[in-house]
Amino acid sequence: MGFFDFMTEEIAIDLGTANTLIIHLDKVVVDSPSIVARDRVSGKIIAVGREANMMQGKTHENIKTIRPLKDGVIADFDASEKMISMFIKNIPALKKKWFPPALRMVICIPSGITEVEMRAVRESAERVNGKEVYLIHEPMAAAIGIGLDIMQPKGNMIVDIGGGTTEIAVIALGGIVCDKSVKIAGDVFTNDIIYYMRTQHNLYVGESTAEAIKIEIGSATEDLKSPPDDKSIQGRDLLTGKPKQVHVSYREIAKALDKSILRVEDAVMETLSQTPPELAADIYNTGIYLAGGGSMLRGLDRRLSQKTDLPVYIAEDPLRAVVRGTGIALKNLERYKSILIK
Ligand SMILES: Nc1ncnc2c1ncn2[C@@H]1O[C@H](COP(=O)(O)OP(=O)(O)OP(=O)(O)O)[C@@H](O)[C@H]1O
Repeated sequence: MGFFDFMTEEIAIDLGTANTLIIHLDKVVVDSPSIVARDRVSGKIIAVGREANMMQGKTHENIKTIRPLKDGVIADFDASEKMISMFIKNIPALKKKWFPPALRMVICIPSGITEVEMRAVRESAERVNGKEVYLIHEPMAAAIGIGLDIMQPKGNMIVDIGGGTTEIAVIALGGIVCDKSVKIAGDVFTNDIIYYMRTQHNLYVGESTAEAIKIEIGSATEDLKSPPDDKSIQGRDLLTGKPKQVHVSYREIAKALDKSILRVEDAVMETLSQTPPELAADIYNTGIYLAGGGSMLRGLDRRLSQKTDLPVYIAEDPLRAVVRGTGIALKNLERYKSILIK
């Protein structure tokens, strides 16, 4: 180990549409919504992450909250760079340093991003002192994080249901054999709930409320084995303009989400039908692995299992599977050299 190695810090980043996570020294040190709040007048970023998230839907005309990544792509380069840089600067162990340390980084990127976006991510990383920057595709990182041995000549299917995209991939011998990315994931589920409340209950609810409904009583099926209690929801009555409250059951939310879940199912079926027979035989034995926050929707695993006639497993701590895998790749650069994009 040379002197410069001693000075280098290593971090793994999962740059997600909904959440950004960072691992440093084997610990998750950042786990924050991918949101920034910007002052419209000065153009300055005034908050990122959790703090900016709390402002969402409650801003006045001088403050705007932005989600720099949308639909699994980078919608605002400048804001996403500032967000990454602020997250890194706030890592406690790095904050204490006299000067910003050189960074060796592995960054996980959605598999749908273009060459130009990839270059932008890399350049952003270099500007925050990234001296050695590797990129890794999301399904690979998810598979490693789930604990699959992706270098084996054996097929595995991963379905990562994030905020902006659902990424379905069949991986074997350290490569993605076939994949599909659809823009139906957690954000769409949330919007389905907003639409449902508006059309069925004349109730106008914001994004944060709709997301809370999804997490507390959301379901992919109308017959759950252990159903959650009904939830009371406050919002604005569309007709009278007054604040009001309604009670909603998980069955209603299942109805609201049904169309979108069907599209996820279809994408899984389509990917299965494109899988080479030898790998399909492997998947028949191993089943399908789910990761990403959206995989926690009640009954989704069972529904996918019924549709595909395959066993479906949800990753342990699905919101962190990707960053965990990115962290493992960072610690084993040599082993994962062939799948990292330099
Ligand atoms: N318990 C839950 N039930 C249903 N959905 C959930 C739950 N917890 C989180 N989510 C949803 O998961 C999504 C975020 O997942 P995740 O952090 O894996 O996405 P991401 O990696 O940021 O997005 P992408 O993969 O599209 O870049 C959000 O839409 C969130 O509402």
